[in-house]
Parts: sequence; structure tokens; C-alpha cells
Amino acid sequence: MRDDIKEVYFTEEQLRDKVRELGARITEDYRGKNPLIVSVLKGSYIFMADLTRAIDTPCNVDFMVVSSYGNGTKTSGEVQIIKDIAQPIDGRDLLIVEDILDSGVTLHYLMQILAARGANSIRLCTLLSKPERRKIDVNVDYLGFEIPDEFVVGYGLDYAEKYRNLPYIGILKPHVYGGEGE
Ligand SMILES: O=P(O)(O)OC[C@H]1O[C@H](OP(=O)(O)OP(=O)(O)O)[C@H](O)[C@@H]1O
Ligand code: HPA
Ligand SMILES: [Mg+2]
Repeated sequence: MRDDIKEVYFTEEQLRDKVRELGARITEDYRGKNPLIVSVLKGSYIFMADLTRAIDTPCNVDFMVVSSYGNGTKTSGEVQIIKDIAQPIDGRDLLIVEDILDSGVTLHYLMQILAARGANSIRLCTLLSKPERRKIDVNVDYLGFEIPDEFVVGYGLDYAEKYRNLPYIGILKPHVYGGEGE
């Protein structure tokens, strides 16, 4: 798998430090609020597991499965909810956890749906953001890293359902996408 990686953007150590920093901020902001932390699967599964262990205040967790990319590198523009959260959220303080904010289509759609269910507050924590690619504005409360317009994999992020298990984040060599050379 390592042979398919052109460049490592964030090492395991860099990811660990960032997760600790975000966890400390979230701990301070949500003390005494018992937030419901909602992970948007599948991409956020590793980030969610690490982030929640870096949060040192009582909280609940839940999961949604959403997909808009299918097997490609471009959003289909259609967001499919494959699994919804399993509890009412009215009056709750929600923290949405995402791996990446790209065009903004997925999160814009998701935040609208959740806001309509009467949560007391909704904030967003995303590990990565690609500002150059934004089609719809989405407000980020907790951001790990801004990255350029490159398709990244690893630490939960996939290309055609592969590479999620890489412990670091990087970009693929062009031949992996069926391109020429390398
Ligand atoms: O801002 P956007 O352009 O909408 O892109 C971001 C979304 O796309 C990816 O999910 P994907 O549809 O690939 O599902 P996955 O998490 O199962 O990989 C990623 O995990 C985000 O949820
Ligand atoms: O760069 C990316 N990598 C993996 N999945 C994604 N979904 C949106 N952008 C990306
Ligand atoms: Mg994906």
C-alpha cells in the first residue's frame, strides 16, 4: 500500500498532536453539557475513535452513515443517508464529527436535516478542510488542518473504499487512478 502513496501530508504523530489539541478545546467548551457527538461514517471512524478518547467530559456518541462520493474522487451531488442516528435530538448539544469538508455538499445537507429536528446547538468538528473546493459555505467550529485541492487518503479516508486503514494521511500516485506514468 505504501508504494501507492506519492506524499505523506500528515504523519501519525502530527495527527495525534492535532487530535489532542482539538479534544482539549472541546472538553473545555462542553463541560457540564453532556453533548451528543455524532460521527459521519464511514470516513470519520478513526478520527472519531481517537477524538472521543481525547475528550475528558461526559458525552454520548452516535453514528450516521452518509455517502455522496461512491467510488470516485468527485461528489455525486446527491447525499444518501444510509443509516440515521437512533435517538431524538431535541434540546441536545450536538457535535458533528467529519473527516473532511470538501465541496460542503454533504455537511450542508446534514446540518439542515439535524437543525430541523430541534437541537439546542449544532457545531462541527472536521479534521480536514479544502477551502478551494467549496461550493456551499459551511461554518467550521473545530478544524484540524486546511489542505490544498488534492484527493487525500488514509486515517479513515478512502479512494474507492481502499486506504482507510493507513495510519497517516497522504496523496496517491497518479497510476492508482488509472493515469499514465509512475
Ligand atoms: O464536502 P463534500 O464534497 O460533500 O465531501 C465530504 C464528504 O465526502 C466523503 O464521504 P464519502 O461520500 O466518500 O463517504 P465515506 O465517508 O463513506 O467515504 C467525506 O467522508 C465527507 O463525508
Ligand atoms: O480528498 C478526499 N479524500 C477522500 N474522500 C473525500 N471526500 C471528499 N474529499 C475527499
Ligand atoms: Mg469516501
